[in-house]
Amino acid sequence: MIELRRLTKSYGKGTQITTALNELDLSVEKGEIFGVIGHSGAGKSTLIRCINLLERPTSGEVWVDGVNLTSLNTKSLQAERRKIGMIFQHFNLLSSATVYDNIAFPLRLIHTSKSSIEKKVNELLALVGLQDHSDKYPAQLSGGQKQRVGIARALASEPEVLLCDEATSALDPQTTDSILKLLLDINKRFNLTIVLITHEMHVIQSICDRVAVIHQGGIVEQGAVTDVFLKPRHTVTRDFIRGESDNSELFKQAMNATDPLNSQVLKITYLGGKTYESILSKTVRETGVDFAILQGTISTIKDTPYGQLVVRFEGNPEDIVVAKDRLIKQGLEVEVMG
Ligand SMILES: Nc1ncnc2c1ncn2[C@@H]1O[C@H](COP(=O)(O)OP(=O)(O)OP(=O)(O)O)[C@@H](O)[C@H]1O
Repeated sequence: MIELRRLTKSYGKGTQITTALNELDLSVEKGEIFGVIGHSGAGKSTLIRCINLLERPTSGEVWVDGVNLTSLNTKSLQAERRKIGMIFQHFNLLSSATVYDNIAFPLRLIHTSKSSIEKKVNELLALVGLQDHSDKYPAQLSGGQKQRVGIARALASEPEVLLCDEATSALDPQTTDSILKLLLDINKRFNLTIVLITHEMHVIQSICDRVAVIHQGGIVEQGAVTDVFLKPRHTVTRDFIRGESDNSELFKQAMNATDPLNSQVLKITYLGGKTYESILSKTVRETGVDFAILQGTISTIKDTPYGQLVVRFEGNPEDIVVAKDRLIKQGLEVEVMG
């Protein structure tokens, strides 16, 4: 659906050049929610703005729905852009227009008839839950309501793709979750392809199918969110995930208390239905090893449950090896930590 080929974007001239994106390749499938995460200055905004050519790449190609946008003249580009909606961190609504008029705006631009506009805007108001607010002005709305208007406006021209530029960064956690739920709902309902950029792992974990980690203008890691989240390889990815649950001091203390001769510390990951099975208790009973839990998490990645336990196995070294092998045979991921 979207393909970025060797995309480079530099700002400035001569000795003042900043390369925001450096020969970046990326592909997003139809109907998926694809997240791009990175620290400040990594190139996220530049990347998302290059997809609809709000920002012209210095070199490389942008393909959307089989069309090379970088090769089009202004008129053809305008037509193709209608397939790409966008929402923004600070909503970018017209402050002097009502909710209704903000949503109608893109339809008026393409000379849609008054009756079609009315039908479409009312449908969209219902979709985003703002039926009772159509005559209000942006200043009379909460942040979450403003973003709902932004979403409705972006959907007015029935796009194939929705770009979300830090769409929840200005919202509190509860409102963030309600907006993420709405994005998930419209993704399913319209098979809409969504690309979002964020610096919050929580956003990726809640709704994305796949994720790319961007660092210094390049993708350093990408894949299914379950893979990247549970088995991060790059230090930047690890930083984001650790930021979600930083209890490294507690963990260090527990590791220091570990007797290296008769114990071993393991990180055990359960995914999907395995999360709720009593695999660990059966294994320790059958092998006779004891265990202490040093850390534990149970949560979901989109709709997949997962659990992660750091445990210290204690006992006869051969029994510990058998216990570890049994966990692996039953489909758990096991990583030796010390
Ligand atoms: N218009 C511009 N002129 C010059 N340099 C720019 C411009 N826009 C971005 N940059 C530079 O390009 C790099 C990438 O910026 P970008 O805004 O894409 O990163 P980001 O990951 O979105 O950061 P943030 O999360 O802080 O918004 C940075 O070094 C930034 O200073």
